[in-house]
Amino acid sequence: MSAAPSDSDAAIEASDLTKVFGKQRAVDGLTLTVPRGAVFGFLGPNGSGKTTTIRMLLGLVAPTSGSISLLGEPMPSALAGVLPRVGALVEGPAVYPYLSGRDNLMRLDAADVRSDAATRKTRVASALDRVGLGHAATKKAGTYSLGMKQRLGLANALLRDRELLVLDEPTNGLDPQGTREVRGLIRSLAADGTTVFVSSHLLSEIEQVCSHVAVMSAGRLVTQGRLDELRAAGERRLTVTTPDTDAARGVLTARGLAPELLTADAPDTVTAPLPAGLAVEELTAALVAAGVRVRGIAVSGETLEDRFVALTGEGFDVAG
Ligand SMILES: Nc1ncnc2c1ncn2[C@@H]1O[C@H](COP(=O)(O)OP(=O)(O)OP(=O)(O)O)[C@@H](O)[C@H]1O
Repeated sequence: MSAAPSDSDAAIEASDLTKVFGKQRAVDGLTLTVPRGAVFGFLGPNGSGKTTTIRMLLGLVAPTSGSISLLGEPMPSALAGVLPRVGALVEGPAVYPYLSGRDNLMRLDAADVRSDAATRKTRVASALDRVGLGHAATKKAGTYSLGMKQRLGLANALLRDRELLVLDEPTNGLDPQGTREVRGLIRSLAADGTTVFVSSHLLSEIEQVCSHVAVMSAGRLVTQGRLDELRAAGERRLTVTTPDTDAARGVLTARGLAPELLTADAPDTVTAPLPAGLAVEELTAALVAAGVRVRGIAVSGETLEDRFVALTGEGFDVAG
């Protein structure tokens, strides 16, 4: 369905991208690689620079410095050739309130010189169905809820097959059901081979749908990579419940762990970060062999949220 991919494996590459507004560095030295075929979550608290980044990627605002390549082509010089291959939803679409949702899309599609007028009607109908707006196709867009307008914007991005979709907070204004539907839509687009770059301040959204993630904080990138790798990189902790805390600490220390100080509220537990490569069953056997009466032993993983909060110093909303 898509045009032949160019040589580059990356759908988006940004290098040392910076945008300064007055004295503020809205985006500061961002280097980012979005592999083709990824569902790439661009995560960060409000004001961390996500929208400014997306606007630069799409050629809507010029970077102060740095370079961008989109689908293997340098931006902004190749903008005109690349943009038709990219669908975008940025900051909610402008709609004509007195036209129906369907007529809005007909009009937007007609404004696209590359679109095929002969297939317009069917493409518009299928895009509306795809975002769950089929039933409201003939209603005036001015009467749409924020969530419906958001879906109309998504439908606009789906009027043609795209190699890359860039969605800025696509679930803004959607209720939980709408949010689930957008997640499903993103998954089905990805299954068709479309690269999806989606920003969000909601970790839960990113976590459920993305293969890769980048985290912004105050204009700077704090981490990026495969979601499963970031998850695996989280610290694991061992907790041993025993009346023989001193002996347990001795055994763990001898195995290279660094048990933490006993706390008054949990006098029977010994906790320690669990280094990679240390098997819990061996530690358990060593504890038992040393005569430690083990009542319980547990390993807990750091959640992604713990990790991202540690990286950004800010909390994320975890619920939709
Ligand atoms: N046109 C502009 N002029 C001046 N400052 C701007 C402009 N656009 C963005 N900023 C500032 O740059 C910073 C980053 O904003 P940006 O909108 O990119 O963040 P964001 O992560 O997308 O947040 P949000 O989700 O709230 O939109 C903010 O402090 C914002 O006030």
